[in-house]
Amino acid sequence: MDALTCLLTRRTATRLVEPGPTPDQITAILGAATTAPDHKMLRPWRFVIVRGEARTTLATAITAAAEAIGDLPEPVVRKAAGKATRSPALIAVIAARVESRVSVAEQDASAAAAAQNICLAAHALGVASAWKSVPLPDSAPVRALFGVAAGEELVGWVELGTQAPNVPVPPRAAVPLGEVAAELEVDGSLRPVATAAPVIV
Ligand SMILES: Cc1cc2nc3c(=O)[nH]c(=O)nc-3n(C[C@H](O)[C@H](O)[C@H](O)COP(=O)(O)O)c2cc1C
Repeated sequence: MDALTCLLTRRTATRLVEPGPTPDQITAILGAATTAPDHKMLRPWRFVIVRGEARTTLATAITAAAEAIGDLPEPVVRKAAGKATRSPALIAVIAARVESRVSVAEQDASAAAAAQNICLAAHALGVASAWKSVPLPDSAPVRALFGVAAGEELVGWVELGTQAPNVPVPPRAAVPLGEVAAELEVDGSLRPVATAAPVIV
């Protein structure tokens, strides 16, 4: 698959089943994550792989976090914990901010780019992915499990596996470029881009 096709055809998986990524695929995906644009090469990101039985350990931490809130209905707690095991594997992305003149916003942007690289590298390898918010990301049990230090934040996690063949991925409408992109004219005005977005295969 060429790079542009990879970008245009990546979709968020609607249901992930086995097989999950192989160890070699995870290594390649992590390698791609580390090529995210990175101002001053600060490496303001870390990654934690969760797969196999360790997913249950994660589910237990989420349950502890949800129960600590005190008044969540049991189905809500169960649903939050179930997110840990709904894919064969996941990679959590942590914004590991560094003391620097580079702003936190730029460092977090690099971490987000790393997460997108994970999704794209997975797609290039034939592995389906879904970038999801981490349940209860600010809770002590979840932060401790991922080793999130003070000043660090969980950007999200990317679930990895195989798209279930019987669960459709709804079509994605092309975004009219004129609504989101403009070109600066010499007179200082912004002219909306008129050309159509590339066809999404
Ligand atoms: C930071 C971040 C967190 C997200 N969290 C969730 C989530 O918790 N649940 C969800 O259904 N989609 C979540 N999404 C959106 C999906 O990853 C996906 O981008 C969206 O469903 C559009 O699908 P597409 O990628 O196929 O265009 C999140 C996206 C981002 C960037």
